[in-house]
Amino acid sequence: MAKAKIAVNGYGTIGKRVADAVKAQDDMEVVGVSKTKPNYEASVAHRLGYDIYTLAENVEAFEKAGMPAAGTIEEMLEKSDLVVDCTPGGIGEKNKPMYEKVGIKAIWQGGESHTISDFSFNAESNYEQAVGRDLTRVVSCNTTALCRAISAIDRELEVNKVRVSLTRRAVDPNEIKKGPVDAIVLNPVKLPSHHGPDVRSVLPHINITTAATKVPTTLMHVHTVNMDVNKDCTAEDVKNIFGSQSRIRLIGDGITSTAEIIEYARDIGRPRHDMWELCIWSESITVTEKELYFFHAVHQESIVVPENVDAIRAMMELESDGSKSIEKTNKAIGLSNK
Ligand SMILES: NC(=O)C1=CN([C@@H]2O[C@H](COP(=O)(O)OP(=O)(O)OC[C@H]3O[C@@H](n4cnc5c(N)ncnc54)[C@H](OP(=O)(O)O)[C@@H]3O)[C@@H](O)[C@H]2O)C=CC1
Ligand SMILES: O=C(OP(=O)(O)O)[C@H](O)COP(=O)(O)O
Repeated sequence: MAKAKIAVNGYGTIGKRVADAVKAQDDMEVVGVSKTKPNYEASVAHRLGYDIYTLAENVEAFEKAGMPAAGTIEEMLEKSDLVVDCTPGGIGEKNKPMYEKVGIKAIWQGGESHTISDFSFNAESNYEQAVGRDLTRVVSCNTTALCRAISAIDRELEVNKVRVSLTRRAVDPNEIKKGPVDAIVLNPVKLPSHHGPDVRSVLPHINITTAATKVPTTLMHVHTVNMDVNKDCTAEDVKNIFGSQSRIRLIGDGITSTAEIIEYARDIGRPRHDMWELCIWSESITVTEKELYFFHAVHQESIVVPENVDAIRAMMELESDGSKSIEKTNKAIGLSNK
């Protein structure tokens, strides 16, 4: 079968990882990636062998910088079956008419609103509903984390209610112009943060409220989760449920911080220290009368990456069974939580 031809529009934190993950699969290939500036990231993309496309007005700047563009973004789209839009939040919306004009399937990220595609995706939660779709949004890192944990528990114990307090990393490690540097910011002040409604865009039957703050760190987000379920269970039952999920990693061995999780990712040789799995602290799992509590950490730069690959596979009808796609994606990128 011919490989699905994928364009990655926006080669930043998410786009560079999506491109590498697509490249690792045997049923899809990267046609090209796009950048607006011929900077160090473009230079690395060149070295990695990606064709770089850019805005028509920037083609000359790439030429001058000694990394000639392969063409314009529109030309990249013309050669592709599906575009993964990884541009900054809000730009994806502006790109939609261009995708419609070319008649290409499109995936957006969590920085765009649900209405951009009227369908929001998480592989563990609703893969089958994405099969054959033309437009999809992969929900944000925090929402992906919550969907993974909630779906796993909901299937076994029926979730009744979820309350989450999120401590969000301020910016990604390479961002030098944003903060906070010395503050805890209520983000937003009013409840709920966008994550609760976002979870409901994937799992509409879940009663969830979320509140979020931002703190001066770049590595990961941390959530304090409180969940009511309908069935009796023990902490051991919950650990077993989470332990059976390929994209959830139970954390122990003395790790009490995001810094140590990232060090662990480095030690096990993960590319760019990526931790694609949702990291749940095993010892934090506590159950009192059908009420669960636990802490988990989210590597914002990478958790949505395997989800994008699965969304492509569903939309391109390369695999109709979600669990088979998840297994295939995991294997190709080297995701093993053992
Ligand atoms: N970073 C994170 O933690 C997460 C982000 N997301 C979501 O993923 C999306 C992308 O975020 P992120 O990767 O962080 O963003 P980045 O700012 O890291 O990367 C954006 C990329 O888009 C390129 N770009 C900017 N404008 C255009 C344009 N008009 N056309 C084509 N390319 C353009 C930039 O190129 P150049 O630098 O050359 O201008 C850059 O390569 C957002 O929706 C975000 O909310 C989801 C989960 C986690
Ligand atoms: O998708 C993310 O977070 P979110 O789940 O809080 O929307 C990423 O961490 C990007 O968030 P940012 O908008 O703080 O850069």
